[in-house]
Amino acid sequence: NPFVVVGGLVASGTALYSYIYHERCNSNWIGYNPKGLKDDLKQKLFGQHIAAPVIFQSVTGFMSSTNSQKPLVLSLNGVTGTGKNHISKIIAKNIYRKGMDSSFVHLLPATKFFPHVENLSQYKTWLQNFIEDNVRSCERSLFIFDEMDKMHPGLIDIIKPYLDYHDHLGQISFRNSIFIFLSNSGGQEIAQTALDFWNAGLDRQKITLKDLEKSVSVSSFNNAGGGFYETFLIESGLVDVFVPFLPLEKHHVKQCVLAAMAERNLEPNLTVAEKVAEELIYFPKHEKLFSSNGCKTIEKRLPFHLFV
Ligand SMILES: Nc1ncnc2c1ncn2[C@@H]1O[C@H](COP(=O)(O)OP(=O)(O)OP(=O)(O)O)[C@@H](O)[C@H]1O
Repeated sequence: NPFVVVGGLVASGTALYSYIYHERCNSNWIGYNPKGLKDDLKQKLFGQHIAAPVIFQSVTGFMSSTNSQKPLVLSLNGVTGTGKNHISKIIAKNIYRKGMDSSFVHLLPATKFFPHVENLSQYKTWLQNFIEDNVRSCERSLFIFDEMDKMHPGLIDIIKPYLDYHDHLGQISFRNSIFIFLSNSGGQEIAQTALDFWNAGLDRQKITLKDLEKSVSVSSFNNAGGGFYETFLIESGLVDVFVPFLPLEKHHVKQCVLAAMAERNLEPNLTVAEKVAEELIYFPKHEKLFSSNGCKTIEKRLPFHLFV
């Protein structure tokens, strides 16, 4: 029967298509490309001489280990538009073949996913099931929690057990998963340190991780009226690596504009880059040193300068 033959061919064609293109939790779809990460950090991340090596070392260490005792937990901190989401996407791209489109990568912005405090108990149940179900189906899952400083304490408490040293939690092992927390916590303090260096006539490149770790010390957060995430960050011991993001200066903004042009396959145009950078607002009020929104609004502004 020709229909059976054709039907069979279609069915096996579909199965083959699904076999080839359907993402699975295996080494065909998930791996680690250290060279890719290193190159991307070098070429696509501007003004973050501290974050770049810290991220490279921690991700490489974790991904190379065959015997990790707990998930990798990174806290990316800094003022807005300095590259925290950007770098998370770069990490995803160098681990998952489908990058952010992978079904094993989960981006959860607090205000979008958990907007109403009156729904807290539903959110808690949902989040618990979400994390467990996803790690059950793929141990090498990546969770990116955005706006951690706006996350309800009850939800942070829900995440905590998954970050700790456990053989298994309810038959599921979290030891190969990655949790990245993004927040503006400590951003102002990090910016103040960068400003202090500038005022002292010191090169920004000389700022070290140690200088910035003080930005998220207990006393600094207490003075700034730190929230639940800050306390969790300092006291829980569950965050493996604190990654500070420096505020971006005008010349970094220009680099972002040129990168955005390259992304659109346009010839780099320094005049356009300068115009876009000139338009932005800079802080502090007198020094006007750092871009208030980092490189965040560039994508939207660029078209106004391209087609004039
Ligand atoms: N340091 C950087 N190097 C290169 N590009 C950057 C950098 N910072 C920001 N960008 C560009 O600006 C866009 C917005 O930045 P991103 O979303 O990463 O900021 P963020 O730090 O996550 O901000 P927020 O705290 O508001 O979430 C990025 O998609 C990227 O194109």
